[in-house]
Amino acid sequence: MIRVSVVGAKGRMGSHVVEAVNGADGMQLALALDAGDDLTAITPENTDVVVEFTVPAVSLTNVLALIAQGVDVVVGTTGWTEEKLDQVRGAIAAGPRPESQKVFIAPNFAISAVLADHFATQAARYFESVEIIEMHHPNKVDAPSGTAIHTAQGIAAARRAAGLGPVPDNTQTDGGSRGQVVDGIHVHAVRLRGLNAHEEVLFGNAGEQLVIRADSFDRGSFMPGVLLAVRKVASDAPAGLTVGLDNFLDL
Ligand SMILES: NC(=O)c1ccc[n+]([C@@H]2O[C@H](COP(=O)([O-])OP(=O)(O)OC[C@H]3O[C@@H](n4cnc5c(N)ncnc54)[C@H](O)[C@@H]3O)[C@@H](O)[C@H]2O)c1
Ligand SMILES: O=C(O)C1=N[C@H](C(=O)O)CCC1
Repeated sequence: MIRVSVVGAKGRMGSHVVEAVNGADGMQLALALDAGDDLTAITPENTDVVVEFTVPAVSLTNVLALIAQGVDVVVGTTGWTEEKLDQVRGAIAAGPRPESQKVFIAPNFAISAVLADHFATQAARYFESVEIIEMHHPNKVDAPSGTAIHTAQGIAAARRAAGLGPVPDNTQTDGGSRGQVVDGIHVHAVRLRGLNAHEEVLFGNAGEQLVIRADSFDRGSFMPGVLLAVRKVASDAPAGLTVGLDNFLDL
């Protein structure tokens, strides 16, 4: 039985995780904590894996505390930068279980989004132009989405490896309409009532276009990925920091 504690348990995602863990074979809910609760209640004696879905402003602090407490963590919260990831690596090395500690972070747990990201990285070297449009519910606090940042970084790395230069763009005036540039890729964020989580990657060459699109219509779409990550972290996931559900999908 994998004992799972949830941090951010009252949130939109955390409450779905509590429900998913309660309904999952081979898992039992240990602690369900939210803002104001004492994180030190989570220990290796009561928890095998913690699932953390909070807010970008607090997630790093929570993860560092959980590493210091010696428990493995699956993180869905966004807002990760290379600097923050380095702090996690450093905390694992300095923590109580440097050889066996596992921290897994996924920008997106939906299979459609993970595959779209993977296909976009594969397509990237064949196209001169590329832009990303991410579309989410208006309660989302961060823009652009963690998924779009991850997709942009993957595309940018693939373009660099293929020796492609910057995307063509002769914009002379821009009041913000061209979006945020992430690693050389323009990312546009839409916030619209009725939406949940959606991403389009637009690739262009002279006379042709490829659109790769993923839609999460419901937060239930993230739960199979969360449960897969919990099972992998509780079994054969590598020690250390792993980023991205693609690592567990045999792609
Ligand atoms: N990886 C994915 O597949 C995926 C999917 C959806 C959302 N997200 C991300 O997950 C995060 C949470 O999204 P949400 O829609 O559930 O947000 P939310 O605002 O509904 O929930 C956040 C919860 O965290 C709690 N919280 C805040 N500070 C805390 C603290 N210090 N300790 C414990 N709990 C604390 C809040 O009280 C709230 O209940 C966001 O970063 C979002 O982008 C990721
Ligand atoms: O609803 C959110 O917030 C989501 N956040 C993640 C992101 O920023 O990429 C994943 C999709 C849903």
